[in-house]
Amino acid sequence: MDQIVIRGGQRLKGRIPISGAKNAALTLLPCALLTDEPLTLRNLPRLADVDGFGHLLNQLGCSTTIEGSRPEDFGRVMTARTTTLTSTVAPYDIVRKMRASILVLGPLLARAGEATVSLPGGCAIGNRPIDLHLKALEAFGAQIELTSGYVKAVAPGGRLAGGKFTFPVVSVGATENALMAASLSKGTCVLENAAREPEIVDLCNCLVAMGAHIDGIGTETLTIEGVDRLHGATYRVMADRIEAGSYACAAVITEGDVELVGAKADEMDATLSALRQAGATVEETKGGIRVAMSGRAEPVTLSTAPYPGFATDMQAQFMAMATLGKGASLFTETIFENRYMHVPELARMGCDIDVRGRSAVVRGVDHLVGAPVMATDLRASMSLIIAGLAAQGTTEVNRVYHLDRGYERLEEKLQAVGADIERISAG
Ligand SMILES: CC(=O)N[C@H]1[C@@H](OP(=O)(O)OP(=O)(O)OC[C@H]2O[C@@H](n3ccc(=O)[nH]c3=O)[C@H](O)[C@@H]2O)O[C@H](CO)[C@@H](O)[C@@H]1O
Ligand SMILES: C=C(OP(=O)(O)O)C(=O)O
Repeated sequence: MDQIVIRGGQRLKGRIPISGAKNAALTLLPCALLTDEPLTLRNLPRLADVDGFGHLLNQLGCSTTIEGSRPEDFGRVMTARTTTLTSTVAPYDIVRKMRASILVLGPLLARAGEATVSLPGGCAIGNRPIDLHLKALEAFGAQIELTSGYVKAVAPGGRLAGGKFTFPVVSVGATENALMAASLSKGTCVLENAAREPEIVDLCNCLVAMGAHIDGIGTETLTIEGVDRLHGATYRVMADRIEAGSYACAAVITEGDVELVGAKADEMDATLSALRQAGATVEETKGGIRVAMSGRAEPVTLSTAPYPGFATDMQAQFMAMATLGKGASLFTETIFENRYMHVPELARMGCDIDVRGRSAVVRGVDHLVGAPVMATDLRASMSLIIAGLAAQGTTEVNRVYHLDRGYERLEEKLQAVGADIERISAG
C-alpha cells in the first residue's frame, strides 16, 4: 500500500489550485441516470470516488467518456449518457466501498419506476443510517421494502406521485436523493428543513439546467414541480470548499502564505471566520482566497453544524491546526458520533487532546514530532498530513487510499508550495 512521507518544518508559500468538489461531483454524476441525453460535467476532480461512481454508472447502462484529458490537467470533462438503463441494481460490492452509491436510488426510481440498492452499512465516522432517504421517497409515493441487505423501492404506476416531507434532522444525502427523485415526479414535491449546503445548490442548478422546476434553491424549503422528462446539459462542478479549507489549515500551521486558486469565499464563510478566529489573514483575491499566518494560531472554539454552520468535514483539519496553537481550543462534533478517530494518531505525534463525549479540548504544545501514523477516514488522514507538515522530523502516513478518495494529487499540490512531501508507491 502507498505511503505519504513528510519531512516537516517547511513554510507553505505560493498558489494551490482547488479542484472540483468531490461531494458535488458525487451527486451530479447520478443525474446522468435521469435522462437519455448526454450530461457533460466539467471540472470533475480526478479522485478514486469519482472513478468508482463512473464504474457504478457503467454497470447501470450509462456510458462515460472522458474528453482530451492530459495527466497534468486539473478538471476533467466527462460526458455520461444513459440511452437505456440496463440495470436498476446497485450491488453490495460497489456500495460498501463507496457510500455515495446510495445516490443512485432516487434517480433510478424516478427514471425506471424501481430501484434495488444495497444498504451501505456504517463507516468509520458513524452509523450513518439511510432512513431519511427512504422516508422522503415514501412521502413522495414510493413503496419500500428492505430485504437481504438491499433496499427495494418501487413507484406505483412507474412514477412518483409527489408529496411533502419535513426532515427531522438535516441530511445532505437524503435531500439529494429526494431532489433527484422528485424532479421526474407526476406532481409537486416539497422538502422542508432541507440541507442548504453549496453542493445542494450545485445539484439544483444542474437539475434546472436539465429542465427541472425547483423553487427555493439555497433555502430550507425546496418545492419541485415534477416534469415528464429531463434533457441533457453541460455543467461545471463547483470548487471544493473542503479541499480549500484543508490547505488553509496547512498554511496556518506552517505560518505560510497561500492563494487558494478557484476557491469561492461566499461558499465557505464558516471556515473563513474560523481561520480569522485563529488569527490568520484571510482575503479574497481576483482568483480565489489568500490565507496567511505569522506566529502561532490563537485558540478556537468550534462546533460542527449543517451549512451555513462550521462543517464536520473541516473539524479534523482545524483540530490538527490547533495542536500547535497558543492555548486551549474547544471542539464539539454534533453531526457524526465517531469523528475523533484522528485523535489517538495525533497523540502519537505529541499532541495534547482530551476527548469527552462529543467535545474535545486541544491544548497547544510547543512542538510536534513526526511519527508513523495510520488514518481511518478521509479527513482524519488530512489532519495527519497537516500535523506532519509542521512536525519536527519525518511523518509517514499510511492508508493513503483514504486521501485518494478526496484530495486530487495532494502531494503534487503541496510540493509546489514548498512542502517536503512524497508518495512512496507500493509498486
Ligand atoms: C458524499 C457527501 O456529500 N458526503 C457528505 C454528506 O454525507 P451524508 O449525506 O452521508 O451526511 P448526512 O448529511 O446525511 O448526515 C448528517 C447526519 O444525519 C444522519 N442521518 C443521515 C441520513 C439518514 O437517513 N439518517 C440519519 O440519521 C447521519 O447519521 C448524520 O448524523 O454530508 C456530511 C455532513 O455534512 C458530510 O460529512 C459528508 O462529507
Ligand atoms: C465523510 C466524507 O465523505 P463521504 O460521505 O463520501 O464518506 C467526507 O468527504 O469527509
